[in-house]
Parts: sequence; C-alpha cells; structure tokens
Amino acid sequence: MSTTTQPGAVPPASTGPTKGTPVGVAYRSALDALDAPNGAVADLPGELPALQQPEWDEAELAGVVAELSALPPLVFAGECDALTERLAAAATGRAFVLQGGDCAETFADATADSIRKRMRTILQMAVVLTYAASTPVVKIGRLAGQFAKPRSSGTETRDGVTLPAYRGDAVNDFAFTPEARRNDATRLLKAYHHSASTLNLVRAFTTGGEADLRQVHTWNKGFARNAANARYEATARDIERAISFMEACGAYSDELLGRVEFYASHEALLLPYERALTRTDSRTGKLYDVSAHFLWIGERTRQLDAAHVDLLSRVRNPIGVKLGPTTTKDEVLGLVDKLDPQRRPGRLTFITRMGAGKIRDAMPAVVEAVADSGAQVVWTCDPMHGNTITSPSGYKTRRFDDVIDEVRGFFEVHNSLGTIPGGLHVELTGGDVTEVLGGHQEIADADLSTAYESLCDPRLNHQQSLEMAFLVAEMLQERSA
Ligand SMILES: O=C[C@H](O)[C@H](O)COP(=O)(O)O
Ligand SMILES: C=C(OP(=O)(O)O)C(=O)O
Repeated sequence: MSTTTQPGAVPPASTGPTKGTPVGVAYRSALDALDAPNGAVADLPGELPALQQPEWDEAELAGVVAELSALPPLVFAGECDALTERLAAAATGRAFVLQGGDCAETFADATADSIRKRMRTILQMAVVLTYAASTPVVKIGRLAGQFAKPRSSGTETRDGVTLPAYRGDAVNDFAFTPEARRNDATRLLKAYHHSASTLNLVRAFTTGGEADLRQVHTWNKGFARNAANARYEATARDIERAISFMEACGAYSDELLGRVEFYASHEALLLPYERALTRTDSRTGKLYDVSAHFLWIGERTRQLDAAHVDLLSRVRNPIGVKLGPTTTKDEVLGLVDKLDPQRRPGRLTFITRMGAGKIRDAMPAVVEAVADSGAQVVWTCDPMHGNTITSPSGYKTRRFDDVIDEVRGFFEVHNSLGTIPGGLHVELTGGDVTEVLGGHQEIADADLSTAYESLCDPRLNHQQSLEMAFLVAEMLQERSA
C-alpha cells in the first residue's frame, strides 16, 4: 500500500498508530494554584500524571500562559450555569442534547462560511428532533475551541520518515515537515483568538436573526439538493405553518422566536491552556473554566488520579467524560464521586462511545451502577469514536450504518433499563465532504478521496447529518411516547 499525504489517509498498518501509546508529563504547579473543590483546601494534589500533553519549549510556554491568563474570558460563568440547568432537564428526559461539530477545528476553516454552515447544520438537526419529538433540544457546538487532539501514537511515519503526530492546530501544523510538526506554544494564543472570533460570530448568528425560527427555511440555503434536504424542506414548511398559526393567535413574540441558546464546547485536553482560562467568578467566588461553556475529558485522559479529572473537578462548568467499551463500574462510580460529589443535576454528562458491536453488552452494567449511586447524570451517545475503521484504500473512516446502529443500541439499553437516553454527540460538518461511508449517497471506499478534508477523524457531511437527525427523531419519539 502506498502512503499518501492527504488528510484522513492513514499510514500503512505496520507504521500506523499504536493504541494506548500515551504522551505524558507530570503536571503540578498550575494545578496547585487552584482552589481545592468544595472549599477543602487541605487536599491539594502533588504531582499528577497528565497524559497526551505535548512537550513544549518551557520558556515559550510560560510567556504564552502569562499572556493567556491576562486575556478576557471567552464565556460568562452565568451562561455555564444556564447550560447546567438545561442539562439537568436532559437528565430527566425533559430535553435532549445535541452536541456536534468538527473532530478538529482548524484555524484556516474558522471562516464565516464554514462557521455558518456548521451552525445551520446543527440548527437544522435540532429543529428536526424538536419537531418530531416535541422535546426541547439543548444545542452545543464542538466549536470555538476544539483545536487539540489526543492521539493513539506520538509519532507518524510516512515513506520511512517519522515525525511527531499532528495534535491539532493549537499544538502544531498538519503539513508533514519537521518544522510544521514542531510543538509551538504560541499556537495556544492563536487558538484563543480563533475561538474568540468564532464565538463572536456564533453569538451574532444566534441573537441577530440568523437563527430566528422563522428562518427555518433559509437554513437549508447553500446546501446541495438531495433527499434529506427535501425531507427537511417539508418539515420546515410544517413548522412555518405552525408558527404562522401561533403568531396569528398572538402566542409568539420576537423574544421567543428570534434567538436561540447555543453553547460552545471542546475537549479540555491542553492543561496549560485550560488552566490559564480558569478564573474565579466575581459573582460567586467559584472557579470556572471560561474557555467554553462545556468541557469534556476524553477516553484517553479520564484516569481518576490524574490531572485532567483533577482540573475539571475544581471548576463549576457542566462537564462531560467519554466512556469507552472497557469502562468498569468502579471507574464510573469513582468519576461520579470525584466530579459530582454534590450530585448536582446537569453537572455531569457521560458520553458513551463504545462501538455498535459492543454497546449493548458493555453499557448496561455501567448505567445501572450510576443509577444505583443516585447521581442524576446526562447520558449521551457518541456513535463515532467506537466505530472508526481503516478502509481498504487506507482512509480512516466510519460506516454510517454502524453509527446509526450504535445510537439504536444506546436507546435500546436505556429503554430496557428505564433510564434516560439524553442526547447525541457527533462529529459533523456543514460541507459536502466524503469521509463517512454509506448514507443515502452510498459513499463507497472509492469515493472517500473525492472530498476527504478532516485532518483527524471522519465527519458526517451535511446530508448524512440530516439523515441521522430524522432517524434519531424516530427513536426519540419512541422515548417520549
Ligand atoms: O478524535 C479522537 C482522537 O483524537 C482520534 O480518534 C485519535 O486518532 P488516532 O488513533 O489516529 O491517533
Ligand atoms: C478524542 C475524542 O474522543 P474520545 O476521547 O472518545 O476518543 C473526541 O471526541 O475528539
């Protein structure tokens, strides 16, 4: 098999990523400066292991962290509290969470057009889910900060040349040269500024008319015509009729229809960045990570006695933890105790990513254990990360059918246990990319090269995202029935 330099093309198996090869450093000083959780100052940690941390030039990093620490928050603590309340509703089945966006945002793609398309895709999916199941949808973008990636291997080899792996635009550049792959701490500042400008546009869209529900039709503009869009058009027509009726009755106002709540999230991976943006809320004196409303801990960094869990245990944002198929009851109960000792509804979201073939066996014990503990967590399903395969032509991809089957399994398990399937977490984009196999377009292995643009994991394209929304809406209807 020949190696290629296209995005998404994975190296030959013999040199490919080795699962479980962590990049770790001890992380101490910055964490020690943070207050301990719940006001208990006695248990500040000593040196904690921190996996998946790039090795930085320490002097350069110190300067960057000092600069970041002086920059304004990207979100307001009160917004994080509002999201916690929305998530509390999702935990008890009174709402459904839709969290979606790029696998890895890039600086180059932080353009108005790209941000608008991603937002519109999420708004369209949300409206399909809301309308079909009469359930409010909590909209969270994987955007305005999703610039860092954990990797299976610290290196990548192409044609006999081995270089550091690409770890996201916040760390290094995708180009396969030693200069590009150097960890560059000044990129953390660029990540902050790109997050700020992305969030600025998101706020403008969500409050300035773009996301007005009366624009439900225009959200479909700019996307290619296809079966999923046609189905969306029909739904949009129904919604417009319903709105006209309610407006005629005087039941709706600009205030109700004109703006939507849209939250930002990313994986809290790079500890110096997250620490520099962890601030004390002047209203309450509590700590918040103000780099995003919602932060999650990845499957590779969720060790109980390690730095990522420790950092997020200290902040008051709503947070998530990814759970893979090997998750044990003890691990999950330990996470509940550490991250949500006060059992605050909406504080903790478990994002299962077990794989279509494993979820039905691996998830029940974990969900039951949490239910028995009395914690009211939100359960969401990430049907992407447990279903990654390498296609015969060498692309990292996923099958649309596997993705849907995992969501189905997620609903089945919760329905049989009497627990709540609370949401969906997906890697998607508003573009017409060809990264995931299948769907109505029947994207085949030979099509992947047509428009494979992701620099890390494969995303659903716009059409596949809408198709998924219609399928999940049916599952949600059954939940609500
Ligand atoms: O998005 C998740 C991870 O960063 C990604 O799956 C790791 O990919 P790798 O196995 O190619 O390193
Ligand atoms: C790295 C990710 O997922 P996971 O931690 O589940 O592998 C991700 O969601 O980008």
